[in-house]
Parts: sequence; structure tokens; C-alpha cells
Amino acid sequence: MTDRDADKRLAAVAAVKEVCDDMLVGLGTGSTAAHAIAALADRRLAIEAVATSRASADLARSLGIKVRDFAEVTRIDLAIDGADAIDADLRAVKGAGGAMLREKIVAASADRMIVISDDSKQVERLGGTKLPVEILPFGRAFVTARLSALFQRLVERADYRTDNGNIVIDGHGWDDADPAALADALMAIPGVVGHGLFLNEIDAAYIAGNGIVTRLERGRQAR
Ligand SMILES: O=C[C@H](O)[C@H](O)[C@H](O)COP(=O)(O)O
Repeated sequence: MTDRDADKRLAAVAAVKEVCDDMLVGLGTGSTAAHAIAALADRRLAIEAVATSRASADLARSLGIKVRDFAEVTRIDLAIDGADAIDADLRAVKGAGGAMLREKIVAASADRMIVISDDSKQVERLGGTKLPVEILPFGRAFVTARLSALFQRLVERADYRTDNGNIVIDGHGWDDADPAALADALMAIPGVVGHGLFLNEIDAAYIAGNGIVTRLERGRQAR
């Protein structure tokens, strides 16, 4: 295990301590979320889960966690997920693994949303990473033309479909954009079904570096 992976695991183990019996837990997607799923299974709590991807659902079930069909769920207690970049105000970019739409729905339905990461994901300001945008295949050419006005460069993921059957286009070069205005502009394009900006959903973050975990709470100082 690399140092970075060890830090991801530490952050995951710390966050999973917030889970209690009888909770319905939202399971994120990606390498850090996978550590959380394993740590949750290790705790052998009486919980149920919903998953933000088929991969996370499969992993959770393989470890003995009962996974519900999210299509039948209206609210969950706690969601734990990774991020590609996160700033001091707990605004994040997600979706490198293409799961951002389901992650957004799960985060929005959660009473509390926690991001877990190693400290390489901490940024002073968002905009330095690619921003994944999920689009309906039917709108591909139209949406791509509209997106080209918002980003310096677009890269469509080749031979790729999300779990929802959609295309992902990664937007690069949005360093100068206001994230909230960009999020609004994206969702105003017919055919865009989701994007990786999480500006209001995250309540707390557990971020690990050099073996030390720091907890950040929205609107409060690190502790
Ligand atoms: O679509 C993927 C998710 O947003 C992930 O949570 C994010 O990309 C972080 O993944 P990882 O923990 O593998 O860096």
C-alpha cells in the first residue's frame, strides 16, 4: 500500500466511525470510497446501504453489506464519498470515475454528507482539475457545442458510458470561472444531466496526510 493509499484508508476508517446501527448509508464510488466500504463491513453494524455505482454495490454485497435499490429510497442518514478536489469551504469536484450523477442524488438525499480523501486533493480554489459533465447521447453534438463556450478544452471519454448509459465529457481550463455560475450554466443546457461540481452538498470532510486525519466541518474550523 502506498502512503497515499494508506492516507485514503485512514480517512475512510475515521469517517466510518460516524456510522451507527440502523442507519441507511450512502456508499460512494472510487478508490477512497472502497476503503470506506471495507471499513464499514469490518464494523459489522446493523445497517443498510445504497450505492452510487454498480461497482460499489457489488463490493458492498461481496463484503456482506445489505444494499437497497436506491430508486425506492427518498432519504438516507449519512453519505460517505471521495472527491477529486476539495477546497477549504468544502466545495468539491467529483466524477473522475463517472459516478457524479448518482453521487449527487445520494448526497442530496443524505442528512449528512462526508467527503474522505488524502491531502493531495486539497486545493486553494477549484478549477485546476477536469470537470466531468454527463450528457444524454441524443444531445451529444448540441451539448458539446454549448460546452465549448464554457471550457478551454473538452475531452469526450472514448468508448465509455456511465452506469446510466450516458456520455461523459471532461471540461478543462475553467480556472477563471465562478464555480456557482458555471454549475448554473451547465444545468441550463438541455441534455446535460449532471456534472461534478458539489458546491453545497458536503457537510464535513476527513482528510488524511502523513498518517494524520483532519476533520473539517462546513462553517467551522478544522479540528
Ligand atoms: O466518479 C467518481 C467519484 O466522484 C470519486 O469519488 C472520485 O473520483 C474520487 O475517486 P478516488 O477516491 O478513486 O480518487
